[in-house]
Amino acid sequence: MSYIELRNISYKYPLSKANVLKNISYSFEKGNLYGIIGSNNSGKTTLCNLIKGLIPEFYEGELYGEVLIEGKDVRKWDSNILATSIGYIFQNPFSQISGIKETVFEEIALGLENLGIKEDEIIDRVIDVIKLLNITDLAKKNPNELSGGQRQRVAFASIVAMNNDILVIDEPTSQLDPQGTIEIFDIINKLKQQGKTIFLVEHKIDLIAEYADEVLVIDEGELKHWGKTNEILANKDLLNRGINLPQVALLSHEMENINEPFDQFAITKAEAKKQIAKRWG
Ligand SMILES: Nc1ncnc2c1ncn2[C@@H]1O[C@H](COP(=O)(O)OP(=O)(O)OP(=O)(O)O)[C@@H](O)[C@H]1O
Repeated sequence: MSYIELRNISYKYPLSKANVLKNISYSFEKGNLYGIIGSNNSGKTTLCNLIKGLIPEFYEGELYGEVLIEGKDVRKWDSNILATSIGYIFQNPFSQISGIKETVFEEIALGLENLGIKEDEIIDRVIDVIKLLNITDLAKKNPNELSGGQRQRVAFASIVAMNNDILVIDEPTSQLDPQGTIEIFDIINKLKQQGKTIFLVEHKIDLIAEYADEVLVIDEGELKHWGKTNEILANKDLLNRGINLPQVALLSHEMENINEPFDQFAITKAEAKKQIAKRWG
């Protein structure tokens, strides 16, 4: 049995004219990181809403097919259990901060308070998360006075504190500079190492190449390519769908064009370095 399974999913928002997701089926294994890519408006966020259970619960509309978690339809899961199993980090960190707490520490504790966890345990968990995410310097600050990048890290901390098994992360770096982006991917990597199952929407394709185990390519609501990251991100068809290939994959194709292909097609810097060292010592 798959950990999470989409079976023949089609979905239309209440106000949309046509289906936004079209006949999508896929099986997801526990502990993997799935990169979800596609051009704008292709349906990536809608797919996240579906996995999170916000569809049909929150958005309503017409849903066909099934979303199964551990073999059970999400519509049959208790919504409280679902909420504690799946964490959702939104595209916009500003919509993730409650605005009602005076310090970052209290903000991170908020979700745990809502779960009715004892105060001592809350304090321990918040301290652990603050250390893990390296944000001790932010703990006493007012969340409303943080920069976009700082808010994004606090949004992550709030979700990490909840210790959800499944994380849906929608374009976490859209507001961040290169350093902030590295910091967020460092956190995502830590979560991956903890065995979380992660769904990640991200336009920065070099990062998907680096971190994803498998990739799903969505185009106009259809699942067009899927599978192992190094196979999918080597495919030049993605360029016709408005998706860039990783820089290293483009280099690997160039090497083929000049009849000097790498022994093994590379999509990450580490793989390219290995191939280059092998050839030129
Ligand atoms: N609440 C809604 N009601 C009606 N239509 C919606 C709603 N949310 C999204 N849509 C439509 O569904 C389609 C897919 O949107 P979605 O946000 O899932 O795409 P996306 O791939 O995440 O886009 P982006 O990369 O720009 O964030 C779009 O045509 C969008 O206009």
